[in-house]
Amino acid sequence: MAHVVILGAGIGGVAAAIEVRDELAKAHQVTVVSDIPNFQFTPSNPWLAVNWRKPEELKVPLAPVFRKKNIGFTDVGAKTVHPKENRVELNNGESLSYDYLVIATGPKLAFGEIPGLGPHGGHTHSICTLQHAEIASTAWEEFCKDPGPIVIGAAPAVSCFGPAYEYAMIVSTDLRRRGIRHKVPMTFVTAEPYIGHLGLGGVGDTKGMLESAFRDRDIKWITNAKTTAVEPGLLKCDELNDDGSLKKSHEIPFKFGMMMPAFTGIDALMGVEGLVNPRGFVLIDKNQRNPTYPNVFGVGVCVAIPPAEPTPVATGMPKTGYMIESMVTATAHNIAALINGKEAKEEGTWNAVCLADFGDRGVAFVAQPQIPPRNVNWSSEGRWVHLAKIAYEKYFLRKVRKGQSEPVYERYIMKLLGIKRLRDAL
Ligand SMILES: Cc1cc2nc3c(=O)[nH]c(=O)nc-3n(C[C@H](O)[C@H](O)[C@H](O)COP(=O)(O)OP(=O)(O)OC[C@H]3O[C@@H](n4cnc5c(N)ncnc54)[C@H](O)[C@@H]3O)c2cc1C
Repeated sequence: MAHVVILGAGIGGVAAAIEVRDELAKAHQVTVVSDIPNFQFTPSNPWLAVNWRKPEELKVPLAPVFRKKNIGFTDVGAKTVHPKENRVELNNGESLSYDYLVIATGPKLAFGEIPGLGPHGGHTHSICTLQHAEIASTAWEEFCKDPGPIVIGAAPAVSCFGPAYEYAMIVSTDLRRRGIRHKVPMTFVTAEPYIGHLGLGGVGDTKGMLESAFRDRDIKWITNAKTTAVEPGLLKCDELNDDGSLKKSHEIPFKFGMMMPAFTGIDALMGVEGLVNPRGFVLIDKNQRNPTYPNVFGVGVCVAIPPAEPTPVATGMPKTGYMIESMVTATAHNIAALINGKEAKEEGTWNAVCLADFGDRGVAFVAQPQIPPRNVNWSSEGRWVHLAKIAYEKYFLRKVRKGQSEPVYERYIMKLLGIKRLRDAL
């Protein structure tokens, strides 16, 4: 009998637990270790931060879901991973031994890399976790009573740019609906070399589309921006030239700010030799396995992926839903194969597929593969993206509540995008 332990219960971890369980015979044991009792649907955080959602709508208590599926569950959290001993040390002092470990712990948010960044002791908000978005939502109501300038964007070494764009557009839409958009100068400050780069070298015409969306919404921007410090009501950044030299230093006053931070791996992984890179991201091969410890797999934001291309200010490559889903399916099949005495041959499809919501419309893009030149390089804009994103949220949360292993992107979103691409081509 084998014991598979899944670390983390976010988009990757919950899907991995259910898919691994469905792949294995009953005699094998599956246990999930999280540090919180709920699944939280991160992609809806930008809506929560402007009070278009309530926190309870985006959470699913996991104990009953996993009980029904015969999956063990603890929310005490992992303190350290000991891959040489096939053991996870938990925060309560106990240890869990495993035959196979799937690491799906997402990111640690590296606010500390820039003085004054972030919601804990800093001066900018965050939408990266449900709790941060909840704090931002309270501050948002206060801000709207007495509005002023807004700064939104992405710090150096960020890999997750999509939510910064979404949040800027959603904030603009919300302000318009409240009739106070004219009182709010907005600036988007990003490490990307151009608007729409997204850590991917752009996809199709994301540059043109997102610049045009910013122009339509009167949002100014600064690219190649190295944010250096945030003081109360003031963001400091150096704008670089393409050769990396200083173009201009800016001091941007703001009354409400949200900056995406860089990510690292979580503390429980940091410094574990052979398992992670210097920033704590899990090293994996094409089959999602760690080369030093081949019974350890990594899925989701916690895995190490090189940047798409060098940029004047460091940027990372995003890891989004479709890619995570395909990493999970490959991992589940490979673990089942190994347990059944076969080879682990399955590979994830590292493609970027994204629905970026603007609150009323949105931009969708498909990059296959992630690094250019690509076989598919497609982007499209319209109201249908906003509706597709709502459907994705409802469908994903329902899938988690029911403990289903159905891959949402593979079954639905890729088909929807396929139809749209065909229509665009006609
Ligand atoms: C605001 C935002 C919006 C996004 N929107 C989209 C989108 O619309 N579409 C898209 O495709 N992608 C989106 N992404 C990117 C990506 O899909 C998400 O970040 C996704 O949540 C990543 O899934 P994950 O499982 O890798 O990590 P997470 O969902 O972050 O899950 C990690 C889990 O590990 C747990 N954990 C952490 N430390 C420990 C520990 N020590 N012990 C045990 N458990 C631990 C955490 O509590 C968490 O539950 C978005 C990202 C952000 C930040």
